[in-house]
Parts: sequence; C-alpha cells; structure tokens
Amino acid sequence: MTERPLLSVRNLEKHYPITEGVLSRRVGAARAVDGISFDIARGETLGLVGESGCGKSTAASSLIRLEEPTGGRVLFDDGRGEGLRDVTRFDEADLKAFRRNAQMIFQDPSSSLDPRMTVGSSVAESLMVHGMTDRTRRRKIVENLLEDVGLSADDYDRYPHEFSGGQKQRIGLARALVLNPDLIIADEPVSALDVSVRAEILSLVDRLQEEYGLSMLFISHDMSVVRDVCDRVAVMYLGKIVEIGETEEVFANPQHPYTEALLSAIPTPDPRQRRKGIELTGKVPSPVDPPDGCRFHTRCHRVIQPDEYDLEQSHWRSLLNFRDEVVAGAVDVGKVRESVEAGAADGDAEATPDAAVEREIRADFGLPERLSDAAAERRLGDAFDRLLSGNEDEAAETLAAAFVTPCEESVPEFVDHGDGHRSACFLTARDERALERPANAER
Ligand SMILES: Nc1ncnc2c1ncn2[C@@H]1O[C@H](COP(=O)(O)OP(=O)(O)OP(=O)(O)O)[C@@H](O)[C@H]1O
Repeated sequence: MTERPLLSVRNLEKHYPITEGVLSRRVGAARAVDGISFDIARGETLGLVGESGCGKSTAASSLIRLEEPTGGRVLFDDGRGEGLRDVTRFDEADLKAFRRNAQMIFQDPSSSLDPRMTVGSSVAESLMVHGMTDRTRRRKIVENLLEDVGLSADDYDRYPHEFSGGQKQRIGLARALVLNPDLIIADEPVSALDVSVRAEILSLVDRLQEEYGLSMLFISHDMSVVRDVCDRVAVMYLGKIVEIGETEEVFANPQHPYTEALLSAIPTPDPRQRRKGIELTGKVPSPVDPPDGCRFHTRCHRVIQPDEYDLEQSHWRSLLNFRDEVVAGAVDVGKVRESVEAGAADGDAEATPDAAVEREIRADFGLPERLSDAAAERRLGDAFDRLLSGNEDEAAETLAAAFVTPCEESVPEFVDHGDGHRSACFLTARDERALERPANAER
C-alpha cells in the first residue's frame, strides 16, 4: 500500500480485568485484543477474520472507542489536512467528529433500530444530532438514501417490524451512510441473515463501498464472505493477527497453518477445488491464560517437532495433546480402567489390564500402539508406566520434559512474503531462512 492510510492501528490492546471477591481484587486479565496492527487505505476493504471469541468485535469497539483501549494507537486521517491523528487522545469534540466519520454496522440490525420510530426518523436522527435542522431537507436526504440501499422512499414512514432481516440490514446501511462517513466498521453484517439474502446484502455493500468511496473494516468468522468483499484480509487468533495480505494472495497461498485450517473449512461445490478439511485437535486456549510462544501451538496441525524426533506429524500433535491433558490432570486412568474391565467382563478378556488401559488411552488420543521414533516411544512408554501405576505427577513431569515444541519456546516474528503479505509462524520463518543465500543477501 503506497498511499497514506485513512486508518492506521498500531499495537492496539484491550484487556478486560478479571476480578475476585467483594473488593473486586484484580486477579488477572482477559487479553481479548493483544497488540494488533493494520492499515486501511482510502476506498479499501480490510477483512478481519477468525473464530468466535478471537477478539474481532473487541478490536472494532476499541478502535472506534465505544470501549477505551488498554494500549496502542489508532491513527485516523479526518480530512482536515492535519494528516493522521491519534483517536485514543481525542477530546469529546474530536471524538464526536470522528464518530460521524467512522460508522458501525452490527450483526443484528434490529438492535440499533427503535421499534417505536419510523425507519425514516431512525435514519434521519443522526442528521439532526449533527445539526441539520431543516426537516424537509433531512427527509429528502433519507428518502434518496433509502432508495440507494434498495428500499423505497415510501418506506420512510414504516416501522421496523414491517421489514425482513435483509431489509433491516439495508436500513442499517442507510443509517451508517447518512452522515457521509469515510470509514465503515461492519461487524458480521450478514451472519444473522438467511443464506438466500446474504449475497444480495454483500453485493449491496460492495456497490455502496465503491459508490461512496468508503474504507471498510469488515469483520466475519466466515472466510467465504471475506473472499467476496475484501481487498485484503487479516486473520486473527486469540487476540493477535497471525497473517495479513491481499485476499487473493492469502487465499491462494496461505502461510499460517491457522489460515490454512480456516480455508479448508470453506465448503465448495467444485470437487477439483475442494481442500481436505483440516481438523484442529488439542486444547482451545483462553485469552485469560494464552499459551506461551505461538498462541496457536496448542491446536496447530503443523506444530514443529524438535530436531531429536522424527515422528509422523499427526502423532506428534497427538503426543502434545496427551502431554497437555496429563499435565492438566485431565486423564482419568481409573475411569478408563473401569471401562476396560467392564469390556473384559463381557468376555473381551485381556491378559494384562495395564496394557489394555494403555491401548485404550493411546486410541483416545490418536496415538499408535508404538511410535515410529524409538527415543520418543521409550519416553512415552516411561510416562505410561508412571501414569498407570498412579504417579500422575511424575508422568506429567516426564512428558513435559520429553516433548517440547519450539513453537512454545518463543514468539514468532512476522515474516514478509512480499506485497504486504505477512505471517507470524516459525515454519515460514524457517523456510525463508532456508531460502536465504549469501549471494542475494543484499536484495
Ligand atoms: N466485557 C468483557 N469482559 C471480559 N471478557 C470479555 C468481555 N468482552 C469480551 N470478552 C472476551 O474477549 C474475547 C474476545 O471477544 P470478542 O467478542 O471480541 O470476540 P469475537 O471474535 O468478536 O467473537 P464473536 O464473533 O463471538 O463475537 C472472548 O474471550 C470474550 O469472552
């Protein structure tokens, strides 16, 4: 992106305090947004995508200061010739002007419509708040706008309950556009709508964005929606952006395993284009206690093995899942033993019950009866011996010492893949290093 951005978000943070007791003593924080940075150029749509709970809505409400950010800067060019100014330092007057210039569209359009007000009055309300006293003029502007979003001027005097979900979202768009903003933040604008009307609303958003020269932050958990409307996409995981780049490039050439997993979940009717669905196993972490190192390592299907092992990748993932569960005290050997014994009572007798219990646990975690790597198998066997003889703490210690991924030992930096495509994963960092040769080091 060469031109100066309209919006530049720098290390934005929003941490919610976790409190305890009658005195509300602060005992921790949910790091909902934990240092994200991105730019949006004039006329550009940036998608912010990720699973539910990764911090997308919090990012939106913090950058528009519906909630006060905990840290970072939000730089916005309000067109007054002063260039980028820091929204987080705006006083009331500046904030009012900013909110006129940066509007939000929500998932549920009904929530922002007063059922007792005609839709025309609802849309016209902010014109009045921002000083347009001429009623006839207000009505004219709103009628034109209603037509522009695919409704009719006559709808001005109707009430919200008379409209379908899709039509209400059209009203939401009219409300957002009435003050001629430069930036729209659309938070899951089509997720609550019937599939049949989603495409209509998305193409309307696309047209309006072009027509009004809008910049847009488009929040969605749905990669296929993002592909339809966004010029660039930022993939968010547990409060952090893990990959960002032009939509086409990220879709064609995803660099982060999390992006790859999200893309693999997109249904496609064309069997030639169908990607193999990637099943993410492992613990889903909480923003209150995010994992060390790369935050995705507890679920990553490509989690890196240390040099000392040479295991099938899915077995390495299973080993780490097993380690984490044993360390968390979540493997109930007694229960497995009971179920194995019940099976044996049904005639499926086993000579060595411990071996049967171990087999059952291995199967539960997707671990084979023997790992192909002898050293790893020895250590796993050792941990099983301790676990099955009731020494759970020792088993946990053995596993924690034997199986460590480099992904949990340090935080991956962003790697630049060109044209603003960046991702933060040790795998790509390693590949880039492997490609670097002294001969072209000066490039
Ligand atoms: N007021 C709050 N206090 C404490 N934690 C919160 C608060 N609001 C959100 N969170 C937590 O912050 C994290 C991010 O939530 P957020 O709603 O921003 O995610 P999201 O990606 O927009 O998800 P969704 O699509 O479900 O809305 C979640 O773990 C959520 O539980």
